[in-house]
Amino acid sequence: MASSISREWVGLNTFAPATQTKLLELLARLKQENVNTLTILVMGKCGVGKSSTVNSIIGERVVTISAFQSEGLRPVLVSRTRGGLVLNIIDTPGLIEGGYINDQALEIIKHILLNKTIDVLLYVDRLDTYRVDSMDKMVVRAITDTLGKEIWKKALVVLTHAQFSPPDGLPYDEYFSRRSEALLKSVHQGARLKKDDKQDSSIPVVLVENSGRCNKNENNEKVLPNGISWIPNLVQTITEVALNGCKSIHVDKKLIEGPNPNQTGKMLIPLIFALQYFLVIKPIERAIKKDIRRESRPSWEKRG
Ligand SMILES: Nc1nc2c(ncn2[C@@H]2O[C@H](COP(=O)(O)OP(=O)(O)OP(=O)(O)O)[C@@H](O)[C@H]2O)c(=O)[nH]1
Repeated sequence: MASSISREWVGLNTFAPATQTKLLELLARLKQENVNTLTILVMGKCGVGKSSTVNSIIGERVVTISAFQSEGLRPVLVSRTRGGLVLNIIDTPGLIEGGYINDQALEIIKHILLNKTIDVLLYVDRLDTYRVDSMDKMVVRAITDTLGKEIWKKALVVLTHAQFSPPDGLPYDEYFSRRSEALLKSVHQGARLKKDDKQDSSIPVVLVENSGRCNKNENNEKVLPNGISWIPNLVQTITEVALNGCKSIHVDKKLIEGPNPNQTGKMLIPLIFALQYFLVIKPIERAIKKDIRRESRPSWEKRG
């Protein structure tokens, strides 16, 4: 993985002063709650704006972005320090390739995440996509199979391309809520969350506009069509998820490999032998003994 030693988070100084103030307050809140390291994992389909979102949060162009299919499968770890807090962001390659889950990318991601603790998952998709389809569920399932269902208690959905005009004259907030609802439904289905899981993990949805042409308010902060200053809003939601009381996800071998099928097989061997003994060998033995007893009787006795 391309990684960098934790550097001072200077990119924060590039934000509008009002945004900086809000971000520093949020960092202070995390520190107050004894959070010294915050590790954010960024996942989603290809080309949805994962790397751009990482760059937007850091305030530097730390990850290469491309309008076309990305060439590498490398996850990238970006690490920055500010006010005694280390912020790690792990950007991952897109999980769908030609309509299928990219198993190679998934294996590389698993390898990279081993022994790391994920505090927050950003599940990235686009606001300006009207439909959810089976691919959405496939990606969510792949994430769930890799990191376990509990990861969704530490997740938020990020919708990029948020400076977008909804079709058919739909009001922005109504379109946003419909898109969120549809996507969350497919997350719940893909992750096979049960009713209780759903109540425990109401996944927040946050809007992001990574374009350099994002509108700004009178304080020079980047704002969405609904007037929300999105960078502090995103970091605030990340902070809330980090502090939501649910356990961060420690990625160990057991978690990513799942139950060892060979081990399960080994445990079944004595049971199979026992069943074979009582259901097959014993009845055969009994039948043979019976035959022998019958054969050893005199022929006049057998006829009778
Ligand atoms: N207008 C607009 N364009 C965006 C936004 N986010 C990303 N893009 C563009 O979408 C394209 C893909 O962005 P990336 O950040 O590389 O997407 P990705 O999900 O990291 O892509 P992969 O690594 O290939 O999976 C680039 O051309 C970005 O400039 C956004 O919020 N608004």
